Amino acid sequence: MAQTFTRKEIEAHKRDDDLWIVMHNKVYNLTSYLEEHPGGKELLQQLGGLDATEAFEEVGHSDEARETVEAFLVGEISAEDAQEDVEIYRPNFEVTSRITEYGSNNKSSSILGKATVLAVVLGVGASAYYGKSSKVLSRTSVDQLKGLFSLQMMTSGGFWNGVTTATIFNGIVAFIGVNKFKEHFMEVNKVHTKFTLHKAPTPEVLLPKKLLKKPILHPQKYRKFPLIRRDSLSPNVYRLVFGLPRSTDGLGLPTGTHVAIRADINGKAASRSYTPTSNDKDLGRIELIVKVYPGGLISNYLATRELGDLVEFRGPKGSMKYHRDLCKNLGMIAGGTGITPMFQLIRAICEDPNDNTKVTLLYGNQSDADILLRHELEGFERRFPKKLSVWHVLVQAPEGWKYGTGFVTKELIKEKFGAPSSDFKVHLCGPPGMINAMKTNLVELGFEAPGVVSKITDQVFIF
Ligand SMILES: Cc1cc2nc3c(=O)[nH]c(=O)nc-3n(C[C@H](O)[C@H](O)[C@H](O)COP(=O)(O)OP(=O)(O)OC[C@H]3O[C@@H](n4cnc5c(N)ncnc54)[C@H](O)[C@@H]3O)c2cc1C
Ligand code: HEM
Repeated sequence: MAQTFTRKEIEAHKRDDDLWIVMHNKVYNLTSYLEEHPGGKELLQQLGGLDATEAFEEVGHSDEARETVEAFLVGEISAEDAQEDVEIYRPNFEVTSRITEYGSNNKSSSILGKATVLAVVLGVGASAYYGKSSKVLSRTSVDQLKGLFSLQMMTSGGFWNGVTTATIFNGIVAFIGVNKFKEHFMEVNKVHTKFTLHKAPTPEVLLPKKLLKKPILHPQKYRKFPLIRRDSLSPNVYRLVFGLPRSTDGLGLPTGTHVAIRADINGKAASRSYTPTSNDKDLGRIELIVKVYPGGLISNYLATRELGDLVEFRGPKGSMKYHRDLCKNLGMIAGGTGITPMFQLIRAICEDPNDNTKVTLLYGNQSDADILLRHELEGFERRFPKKLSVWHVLVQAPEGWKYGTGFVTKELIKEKFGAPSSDFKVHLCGPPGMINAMKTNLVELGFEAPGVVSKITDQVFIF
């Protein structure tokens, strides 16, 4: 029988050399895991002696992380102190079989098979109707069809006349239609098997929403997708496009959420977050803008992938699931690649005619060459001046620079965002040093301090 503890007893274990936490009414001793935790030791330190269930779940840990947890189990919370377990929404997209079938035509054949059966069934159904109502059609056209297929023998009977004629007619239509689709599916497979540098990615097919397949990513399980295109945008920035199994697959990433990418590097697993610049309207692909850091593990791994190499993704991750009523004014502070989650939101806001959120973006970089998605941001600002205003800040500004220089300061935030109010939220994403400085600035200006793990309801949300 597992040892039980009261919450009071757990509270005593909050030192670095003796750190326990509670999750789902179970007690874990994380002392030996502090330095190893991929999310950093600070978060665990802040939760030492406390219940970390919600924080752990908000992060969206992988299945591997959940398995690792069990290695640190020391007991359970006593019955009188046990809490009702936190309800967790975990979408379960069971689509793995499709993903393993890259380059195989089996899937298309099976779809073609199904389509043919469907066409025949529809044909017979329609014919039954037609058989009854053939009188409605002009006698001449029916006769012409009969003549055309030499069906004199078969067509000598009311209902069956119609059934036979229309089945053949529908069969021909279905055959042509199915072969058109066949071309399309073959094209998709071709894209996944034959990788040509800078070749256009998976062809896009816009289908009615109800025909779109379930999202292809899984929130806990990593799934592999091939690199199908790589563009070098500047010496250390790449646009990478990964192909989904079919051109009709949607990523299923709610606006505001991101993916995790994992790789085994020198025998150790590492994972990092990335916010695709593509969204659910861009079917069949995942597009990332990745900045390569000197010595950076995953960014260098990504930049050195060859076309066709498989990379592991999971998602959606993160508690920001944007909706247009989130707030009236959104202040964004981004540093470097921290622009990607902001860009995802900006794009969604600008492309939604019913979203009137006003976004003020403060975007910090070293030099103007480091500004990511500049062209796209300027385009949105020009087309939607009421929705978006961007203020760049550069450490090394070029001659004649019309925006700010140095760092994003408290004074600049005050000038651009104004006083905090209940309909004003702030989103932050950037290097840890910048985030910490911004947290301090915002709190000093009267904004609410962000929690250990950000929630969508927070006034200051950190990606
Ligand atoms: C929500 C979210 C979305 C993001 N979206 C994107 C995106 O779309 N595109 C993108 O490019 N990035 C994005 N990022 C950043 C991304 O997750 C990674 O942090 C980034 O790619 C760097 O990872 P890395 O493994 O290459 O570097 P790391 O190995 O984590 O290193 C980062 C930097 O620290 C330095 N460093 C590493 N170890 C040490 C050490 N021991 N001492 C001193 N310095 C060290 C490295 O040289 C490097 O410069 C996002 C981050 C978040 C949180
Ligand atoms: C025994 C407890 C824990 C284990 C074994 C664990 C394990 C892991 C692992 C393996 C990762 C890498 C990403 C993944 O695979 O999900 C990770 C990331 C992370 N963890 Fe934990 N974790 C634990 C507890 C917590 C708690 C209590 C928090 C509270 C906030 C936390 C916050 C994070 C964060 C913020 C990340 C980085 C998220 C990312 O960008 O992927 N972890 N953790």
